[in-house]
Amino acid sequence: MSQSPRIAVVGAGLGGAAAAKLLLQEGFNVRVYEQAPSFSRLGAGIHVGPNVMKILRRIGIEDALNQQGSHPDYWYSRHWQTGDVLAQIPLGDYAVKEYGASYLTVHRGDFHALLIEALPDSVMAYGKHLTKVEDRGHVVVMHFADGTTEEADIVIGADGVNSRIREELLGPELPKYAGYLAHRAVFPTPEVKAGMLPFDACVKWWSDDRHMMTYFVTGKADELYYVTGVPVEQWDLDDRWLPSSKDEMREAFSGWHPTVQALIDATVEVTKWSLLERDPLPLWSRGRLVLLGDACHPMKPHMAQGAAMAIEDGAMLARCLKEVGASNHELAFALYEANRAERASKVQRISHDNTWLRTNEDPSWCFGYDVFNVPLAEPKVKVAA
Ligand SMILES: Cc1cc2nc3c(=O)[nH]c(=O)nc-3n(C[C@H](O)[C@H](O)[C@H](O)COP(=O)(O)OP(=O)(O)OC[C@H]3O[C@@H](n4cnc5c(N)ncnc54)[C@H](O)[C@@H]3O)c2cc1C
Repeated sequence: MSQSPRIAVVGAGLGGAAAAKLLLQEGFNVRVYEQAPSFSRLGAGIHVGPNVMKILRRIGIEDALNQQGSHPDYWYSRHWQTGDVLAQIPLGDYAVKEYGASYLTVHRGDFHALLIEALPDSVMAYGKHLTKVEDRGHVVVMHFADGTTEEADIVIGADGVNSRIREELLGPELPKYAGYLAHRAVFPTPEVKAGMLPFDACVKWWSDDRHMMTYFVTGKADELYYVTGVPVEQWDLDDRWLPSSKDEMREAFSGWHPTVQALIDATVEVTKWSLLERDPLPLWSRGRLVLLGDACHPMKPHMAQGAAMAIEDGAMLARCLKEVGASNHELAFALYEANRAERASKVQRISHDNTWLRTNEDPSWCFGYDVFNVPLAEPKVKVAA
């Protein structure tokens, strides 16, 4: 391997973009290959916890994201029909005091754009759909759908739930459909009729078999978002998402609280997404290939920590490569996995079990496993050389 190993990051989602930036900050020679020709502001929101905000501080975009996002004081669980509070989780100042950074909700397109802007254009290669990856021992050769090939010394698979690189490591296997779909819609707040939003926006509405989560996705509170969990037995795994409609929403949430009806009425465009998960992988790397984020541990969104785990992975991987040296990549990957696998698997499992956290009236559901106290990406577990 040369003095300056070439690190390829395949996939520029939240995990890949963060990893690329953190690797650049550690002085590595990085190139990012993304299949999309460009990114657009897709209609979805995201929770960002203090664990992620502390990593974004290192990247240099914490303040900008704090400006963009909304900072709810509480996350409420409410009864689907009466609106009664079932549980109330303190966020706002509490999160800052307890965990050293804020908890916010934001448009994921705005969050992603900040991460992409933090990367120099020169490291980005768009329109590069990886079709095949060959670890030849001394080098990795990547093949792209446009007929080109590129070489790298290390390839990081940040290519999401249907990862081509995971397939190369472990063989073909589809993620499991979790039996739920999630409707997602972002729309201007004024569209919700005056008086129909009597509560704070950050609310999870619950019935016995489904839920709807709502929150603002901008600091100005001028855009609202909802995301649902609705049981649907079958899903064609070829489609990750499909268009939905107000009528479908009305049917799924018939008889729900007037606030929920107002949100559905105000919907401009709504999509429905399959919720996918996967059992923990037996290995995260082999040779010169390594995985992070959904490529490795996709999970149900019920701890709002999937992207958080992807970003934590990137931070730890960059630290391990720095500590051990990229030329000693197999040891660096072992150190990375040793420091990440237990935490990521635990969050995966709790995300699965938390599907019906409504029944847990103790607000510590979120904090019981101290997920926001990220070990700041310092490798703690050591691996013998
Ligand atoms: C309904 C829902 C709500 C969620 N809410 C939250 C939340 O509030 N908080 C949270 O932390 N997480 C949340 N998540 C989880 C989060 O969205 C994912 O965990 C996160 O996006 C994973 O990031 P990633 O970078 O690993 O993968 P992705 O975001 O999937 O990015 C993968 C990238 O790789 C590219 N790619 C794929 N294949 C190839 C290829 N062959 N060649 C080149 N490029 C390729 C893709 O185009 C994409 O840009 C939610 C998920 C869902 C479904």
